[in-house]
Amino acid sequence: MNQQSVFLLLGANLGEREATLAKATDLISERIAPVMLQSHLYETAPWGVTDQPAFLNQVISIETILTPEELLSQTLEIEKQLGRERRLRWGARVIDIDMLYYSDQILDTENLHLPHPRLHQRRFTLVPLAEIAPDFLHPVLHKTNQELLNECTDDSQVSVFD
Ligand SMILES: Nc1ncnc2c1ncn2[C@@H]1O[C@H](COP(=O)(O)OP(=O)(O)OP(=O)(O)O)[C@@H](O)[C@H]1O
Ligand SMILES: Nc1nc2c(c(=O)[nH]1)N=C(CO)CN2
Repeated sequence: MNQQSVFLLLGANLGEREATLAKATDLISERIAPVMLQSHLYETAPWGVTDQPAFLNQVISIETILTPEELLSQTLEIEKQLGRERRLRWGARVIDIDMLYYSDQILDTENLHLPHPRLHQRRFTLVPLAEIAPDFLHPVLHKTNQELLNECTDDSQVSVFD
């Protein structure tokens, strides 16, 4: 199987957020594939459930020969190792790794939806995604990440973290 470009969103809003994201990136490059592109870290207001601490978010890209399911099981394992416990929908977490795109594949299984079904509704996702891949085309919406960001009505706060 050929190498496929995959975009992953990392998020953390509990504990040592910056150190956890760095560890997640290290584990991904050791166990899955080298990280090709990496956005800035962004501090982002909580989306969905707003009564929780601010997140740090980052988008990275890798080139992998793993299938989407194999990749998901690796990222879930890394989440577990980094101490993720609760699985409340949209709730606070030490680490979250979401698969945004797996090349131009469209997939709807019980465990995996590709592209990530809410990516175009979320400024905390689109800002870092458009930073590293502005021209990448969403295979369902047929718009680039930059176009999706320009059209996104989410007005929650997203700022570069340094
Ligand atoms: N594209 C995807 N990337 C990661 N997990 C996915 C994806 N599509 C479906 N899932 C499933 O979602 C589960 C994770 O759900 P979780 O509770 O973390 O959702 P969430 O991150 O709170 O919400 P959201 O999906 O809106 O970001 C995973 O165990 C996985 O089976
Ligand atoms: N800002 C921000 N808000 C969120 C995030 C996230 O990563 N960043 N993840 C969520 C669960 O998917 C719910 N809300």
